[in-house]
Amino acid sequence: MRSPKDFFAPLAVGAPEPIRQIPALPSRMIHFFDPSNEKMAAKVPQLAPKVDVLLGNLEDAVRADRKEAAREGLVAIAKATDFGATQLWTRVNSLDSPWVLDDLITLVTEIGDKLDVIMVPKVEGAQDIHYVDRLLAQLEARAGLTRPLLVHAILETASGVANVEEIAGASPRMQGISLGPADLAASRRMKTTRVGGGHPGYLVRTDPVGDDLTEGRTTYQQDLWHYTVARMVDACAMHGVLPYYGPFGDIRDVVACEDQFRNAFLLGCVGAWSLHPAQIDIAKRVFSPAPDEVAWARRVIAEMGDGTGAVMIDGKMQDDASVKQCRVVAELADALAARDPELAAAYEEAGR
Ligand SMILES: CC(=O)SCCNC(=O)CCNC(=O)[C@H](O)C(C)(C)COP(=O)(O)OP(=O)(O)OC[C@H]1O[C@@H](n2cnc3c(N)ncnc32)[C@H](O)[C@@H]1OP(=O)(O)O
Ligand SMILES: O=CC(=O)O
Ligand SMILES: [Mg+2]
Repeated sequence: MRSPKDFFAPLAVGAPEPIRQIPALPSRMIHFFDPSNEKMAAKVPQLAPKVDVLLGNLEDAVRADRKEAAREGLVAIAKATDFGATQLWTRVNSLDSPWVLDDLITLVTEIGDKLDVIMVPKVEGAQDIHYVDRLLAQLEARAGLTRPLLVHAILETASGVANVEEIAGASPRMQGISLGPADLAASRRMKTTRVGGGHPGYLVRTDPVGDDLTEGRTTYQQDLWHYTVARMVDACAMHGVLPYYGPFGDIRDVVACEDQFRNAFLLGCVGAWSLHPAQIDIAKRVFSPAPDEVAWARRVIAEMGDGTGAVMIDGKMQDDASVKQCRVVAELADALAARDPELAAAYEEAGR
């Protein structure tokens, strides 16, 4: 085992120096597209300025007989497109699949300078990240890359959840973790058949009134993903990497999608996946703090001076802890406003 002192040393001679801090770039929506699907691929240039992250997906949802076409399609798109400030990510096939080795060799060699993050599915423990870490270092060295590729793990196996803290801290390349509710449900043998979201059968019910067990008892649907998202957020925060909600498969149900995304945002996630163009604006809206919240946060920060002590603002007590929360909101708003002039104007207006 390497010494902890070597954590930030390159894993191959000639590989770029690992980074020490994950950049807090906007990543409100990670927009998935299948590079082997001509219609989707044709939309990439027009989608690029509208999303924070474009992700060329090579794994699930790409048919087995289209895997090579998807890989080649992503190489062609990456070479032909100027993505501006939008990040380009990929999701490679799982580590036990017959495609992943060629995915990694081809993508790092051909478009390693264009790619920002490699999403690794079905991660079970730190050993999976260590494998990818070393291989990427070797490939980066061979390709002469000067900037290290970052790694994003999908939390979608029961053992991945059990090991989420060690996964988050497995490498300086770890950029973030996404919840993968579909595979996770299967791995846990949950009795659902959906891609994320809730289930009407997962509920709590008010107590009976008198002897009647059926009438007048309100039920409340519960969030199947609360425990996992909260655990993932803690693991990520502990290791300085970013947490994300993953896919919401009911594309038509834009209302429940927004609810699921907002729950994740409030619990600490910075973004979610968009599987269809209809989900892009939902993620943008939800993962950008609301202008009135930003105005409030900035006001608390201003009134709290050096950030210590207690003051009353509009009847509410503020102190060292609440000003820290306000800084989280204000810093996120500043980072997003720097990229999004419309949002900057909305924040400015709300502060008047
Ligand atoms: C559990 C997991 O692993 S989730 C992650 C893996 N899954 C994915 O990546 C799914 C990605 N999305 C998709 O495959 C598709 O959006 C589907 C299958 C869900 C729906 O596709 P369609 O039935 O074609 O949707 P729809 O007819 O509404 O599409 C409208 C247009 O948007 C395009 N479009 C749909 N999804 C996308 C996308 N993700 N990116 C770009 N364009 C898209 C369609 O090609 C279509 O184009 P057209 O107007 O030129 O015909
Ligand atoms: O890959 C995502 C999932 O939900 O499974
Ligand atoms: Mg999955």
